Amino acid sequence: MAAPMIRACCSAANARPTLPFCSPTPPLRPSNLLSHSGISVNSRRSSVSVVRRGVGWRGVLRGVAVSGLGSWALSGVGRRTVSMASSLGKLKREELQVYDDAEQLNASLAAHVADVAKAAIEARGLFSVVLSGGSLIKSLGKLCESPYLESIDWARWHVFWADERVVKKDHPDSNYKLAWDGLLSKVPIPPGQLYAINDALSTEAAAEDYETCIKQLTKTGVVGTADGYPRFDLLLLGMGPDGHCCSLFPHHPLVQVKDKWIAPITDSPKPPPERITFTMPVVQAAANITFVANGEGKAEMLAKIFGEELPLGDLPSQSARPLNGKLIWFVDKPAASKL
Ligand SMILES: O=C1O[C@H](COP(=O)(O)O)[C@@H](O)[C@H](O)[C@H]1O
Repeated sequence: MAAPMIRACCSAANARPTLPFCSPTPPLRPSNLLSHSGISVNSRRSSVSVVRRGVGWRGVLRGVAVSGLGSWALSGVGRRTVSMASSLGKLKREELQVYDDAEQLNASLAAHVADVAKAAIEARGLFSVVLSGGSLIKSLGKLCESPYLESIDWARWHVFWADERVVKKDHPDSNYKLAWDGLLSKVPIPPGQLYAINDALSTEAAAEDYETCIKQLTKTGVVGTADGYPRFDLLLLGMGPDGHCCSLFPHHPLVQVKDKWIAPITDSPKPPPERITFTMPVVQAAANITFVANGEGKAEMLAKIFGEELPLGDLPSQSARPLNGKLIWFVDKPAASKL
């Protein structure tokens, strides 16, 4: 389905915009979508068996990765987080799940996302989830299939973007379009709960506008807060072969920014150059961060990320972890081949 037309979004100049912000007009829905009936997610059994089929680093996570999820998924809600840690220590191998192939990885990822969503909805009545662009969206494809299509409480999802290219929403480079085509057009999330950027603005203004939008949503409780930053229930991140995540690139000064939630970037090393991105403290304030990395092209970088801790800024994907929450890396065997 084509991306829907977008109505005008709030702008930073309009200090008190009406909710919802930055969201598309109601798109046409596929007629075969099952309406959600409030059935609780029943993914625990399937997710555990899927994890068992995965390689699981040193077997640590086999069969246990998902079972305790409800208790930790929102473990830090309302608690203090530090604004940006200077030293985080080495990433732990138990934060890594290795799967034989994409099929198994995607199955386990869908179960994981469904469980985090369920825990968030039980705790807060809604689920704030943040998407990235790139290969991640394809990996989330099983969420549009049975049993998740029917069992997930999609009406309670609120969807954001960790980074976005400043292009029109129907442009092939748009992360919104990628997510719409691959996931969002196939599930019944209310259109007013998809918080896309205002693509009519300049890069600078779009970043400000998105920050204003999120600030307003922290006031209404759609997004939590922690120590002056928004605290999303789940960030779903990809990693570029250069180690970037969101649009935070290695050695770029933007990685050090602390006084903004959303930052503009006009010289992205990866095209297109004009983007907006979550800043690192916002990433680190999340309750859950789930990375997905597939393929041999990510192998060298993954080995670095799970190697010695590097200074903040050298490898954003290494620093992108919750200071008070849960990190999991879902990777396939080729990506893990140099670990
Ligand atoms: O440019 C971007 O790239 C990263 C990584 O993409 P991948 O295709 O290598 O997985 C993505 O996470 C980010 O959102 C996107 O803007």
